[in-house]
Amino acid sequence: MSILSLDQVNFGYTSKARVLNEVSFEVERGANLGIVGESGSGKTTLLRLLLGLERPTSGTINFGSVQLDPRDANFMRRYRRAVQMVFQDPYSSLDPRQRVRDIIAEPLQSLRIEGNHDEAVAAALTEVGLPADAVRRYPHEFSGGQRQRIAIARAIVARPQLVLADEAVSALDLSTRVRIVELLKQLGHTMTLVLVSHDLGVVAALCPRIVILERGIVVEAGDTATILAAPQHPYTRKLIASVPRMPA
Ligand SMILES: Nc1ncnc2c1ncn2[C@@H]1O[C@H](COP(=O)(O)OP(=O)(O)OP(=O)(O)O)[C@@H](O)[C@H]1O
Repeated sequence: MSILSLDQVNFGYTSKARVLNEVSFEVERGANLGIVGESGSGKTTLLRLLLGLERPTSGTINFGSVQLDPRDANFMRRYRRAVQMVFQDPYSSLDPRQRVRDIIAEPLQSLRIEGNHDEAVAAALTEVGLPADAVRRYPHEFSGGQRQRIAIARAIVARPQLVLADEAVSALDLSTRVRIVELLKQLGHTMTLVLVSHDLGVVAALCPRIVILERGIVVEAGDTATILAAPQHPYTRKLIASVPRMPA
C-alpha cells in the first residue's frame, strides 16, 4: 500500500497562475521517489503541499487511506510524526543559538514523544556518523556536510516513515555530496525518502522511482532506470542531455 498518493492535485498561489496541474503519483513504502524538474517547475511547491503547509485548490493527497487535511489538528499531529523534512541549506536550517542536542531533540519535544531523548539523540548521531560529543557544540563549529548530517539526524530522530528532502545535497561540494548521498542511501533501508532535486545523477543514485515535472505537469513517472534508459518525453530527454558527463 502506498504511504502517500496524490490524485489530480491542482494548486496556484493566486487564482490566476496555476503552479501544479493535475498532479497524480504514489509514494510506495520502501521505494524512494525522486521529483525532478527545472527551476520553477513546482518542486518546492509540491513539497509544501506534502507537508500540509498549503492545501490543493482541487484534488486530494492521501496519507495511507486518510486524506491530508491541514485543518485537522489531530491528523496533523500524527502526520508530523510520520513525515519529517531535510532542507537545502544546512547553514540557515539550523538555529545557531541552539546546541546540537537541542536541535536534534526538537521533533521529540514538539511531538511530545515519550522516552529518553538523550538516548534517541545519541542513536541518531551515531547513525549519521557524527561523534557523541557533538551534542554540546553549536552549528557554527561544523562544516556544511556535518551540518547536513545534523539536519538528517533531526529528521530521523522521531523515526518517521517518510523523509522529504528539498535539494538536500546541492549546496555541498562534490565529495561531501557523495558521502551524504551514501548516508541517505543507508537510511533508505528503514524509511522512505522523497527527494526533490534538479540533479538527475543524485536521484538516479537514490531513487528507484521518479516523477518528472515540467511547469507543474507530470510529463513522465515510473521506474527510474527505465525512464533514464528510454525517456519518452522531450523534456526528460532535455534534462538527461543536460547532466554533465565526466571526461573520458
Ligand atoms: N509564495 C509564492 N507566491 C507566488 N508564487 C510563488 C510562490 N512560491 C513559488 N511561486 C511560483 O511557483 C512556481 C514554482 O515555484 P517552485 O519554487 O515550486 O519551483 P521549484 O521547481 O522548486 O524551483 P527551484 O528549483 O528554483 O527551487 C514559480 O513560478 C514561482 O514563481
